[in-house]
Amino acid sequence: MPLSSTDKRLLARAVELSATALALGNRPFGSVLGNAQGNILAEGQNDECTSADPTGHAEMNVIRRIAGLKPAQLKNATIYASGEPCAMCAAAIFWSGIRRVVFAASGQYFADLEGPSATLLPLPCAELMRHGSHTVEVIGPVADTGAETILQQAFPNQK
Ligand SMILES: Nc1nc2[nH]cnc2c(=O)[nH]1
Repeated sequence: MPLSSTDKRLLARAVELSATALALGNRPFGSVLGNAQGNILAEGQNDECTSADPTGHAEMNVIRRIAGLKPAQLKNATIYASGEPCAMCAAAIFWSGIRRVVFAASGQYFADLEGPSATLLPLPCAELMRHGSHTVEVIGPVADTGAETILQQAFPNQK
């Protein structure tokens, strides 16, 4: 299914947050949880470096902020991510009850940018979700969001 204008706007916000994360000295990832009406329910950005919490990925930080939302709200929500959710974040998305993921840059793209020093657990988000007992729709990589440009700024010597 093609992306709606709401999808494009909320994905753009996730990419904007990835730039903020980078500017604050963190890894360049941002994420937004939105409902079908296009309202933002939660936002998060990577804070791995400044918090010294290795689980401080953008999507994890969004999920940490969903307390209080009802299961039906989560079921009908979409999580937008500037980069493909890693295996940790994909599992957290699955367990949260969120049923739709839209991401910009692929995990392969930023693994290639980081080069041999990258810490990798290369399990594509869609593949992980295929093992679940309920369906989570995964859409991405989405082109032309600007996410790759921000990732390149974090690894300027690699490409
Ligand atoms: N999608 C995503 N991938 C990451 N890899 C390292 N940190 C992150 C993050 O915050 N989000």
